[in-house]
Amino acid sequence: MIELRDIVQTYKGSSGPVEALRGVNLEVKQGEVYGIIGRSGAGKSSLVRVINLLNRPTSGQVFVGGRDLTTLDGDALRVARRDIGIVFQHFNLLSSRTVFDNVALPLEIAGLGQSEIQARVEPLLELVGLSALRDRFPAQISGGQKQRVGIARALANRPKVLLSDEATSALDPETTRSILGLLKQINREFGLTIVLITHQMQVIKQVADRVAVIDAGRIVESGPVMEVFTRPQHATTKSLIDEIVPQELPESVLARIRTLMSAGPVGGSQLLRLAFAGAGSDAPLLSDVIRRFGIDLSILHGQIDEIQGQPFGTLAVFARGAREPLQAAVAHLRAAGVAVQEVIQESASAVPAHRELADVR
Ligand SMILES: Nc1ncnc2c1ncn2[C@@H]1O[C@H](COP(=O)(O)OP(=O)(O)OP(=O)(O)O)[C@@H](O)[C@H]1O
Repeated sequence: MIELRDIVQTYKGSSGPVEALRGVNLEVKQGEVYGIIGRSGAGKSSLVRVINLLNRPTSGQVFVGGRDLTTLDGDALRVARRDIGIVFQHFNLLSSRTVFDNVALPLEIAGLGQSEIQARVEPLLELVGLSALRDRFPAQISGGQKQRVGIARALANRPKVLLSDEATSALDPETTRSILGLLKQINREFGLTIVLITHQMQVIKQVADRVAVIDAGRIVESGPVMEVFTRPQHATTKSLIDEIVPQELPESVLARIRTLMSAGPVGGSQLLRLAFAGAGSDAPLLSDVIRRFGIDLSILHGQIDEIQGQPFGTLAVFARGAREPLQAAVAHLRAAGVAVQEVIQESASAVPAHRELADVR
């Protein structure tokens, strides 16, 4: 549905050219929710503005629905842009217009008659849950309600693609959840392709099917959300995931490892970091390996979260037993789809420093 080919965006900065996008290639499929995440200054806004050609890229091509937008200008570009709705962080509502009239605005611009506008706007207000507030002005509604107006307005021209540029960044966590729930509902009900730009992994976690991580103007990692969350490769991805599933072991846990180690070696002992993903994490895997291989497992630390209804999480486990059954247990866990990282502990003094443990994946 969307394809970006070799997009370069260079701005004229006060102290020389600024390369905001350095050769971005991206493909968003019809009907998916595609998240683009990055830190401040990574190039997210530049990227989203390129998709609807609010910014013309310095070089590269932008295909939306099979058409290269960079070949269009004037009226042809304006008409093509109607296929691309956009929702902004600060809502961008007109304060002098009511909720109804804000949603109606793009339809007025497109030249629709009053009765047609009425017929389009009312179901949209119903969809976003604002029918009762149709005559209020932006100053008389909450931030979450303003964003609902923004979403209804973005859908008014029945776009094929919806871009969300940090749409929830100005909202509290609960309102964020409800707005993301609404976007997901729209995606499911209408099969609308959604591209979400965000700096929050929570947003990606809750609604995206696939994710691309942007860093210094380049896509450094991309893939299905579950895959990227469980096997992040790039340092930026790791640190962004760290915000929702902390990777560091607390000092109290490290102290417990030292105590366990000082009890003296019984065969082999290992600190394992297990990353679970998907339906398999419901299975009684740990009790199964304990029974099957006759080893001891102590859960030291863990966090199980959920990505789109699927369990996802990590456990730090201290494993003790004879060396061979331990290795067999690790192999068994891996065969069951658990990503296992091992840190072999020879003695208490070998307990790695805090940060090193955090990097174990
Ligand atoms: N009009 C401009 N002129 C010059 N430099 C710009 C311009 N717009 C953006 N930049 C620079 O391009 C780089 C990418 O900016 P961009 O706004 O795309 O990043 P971002 O990821 O959206 O950041 P944020 O989350 O802080 O909005 C930054 O270094 C920024 O300073």
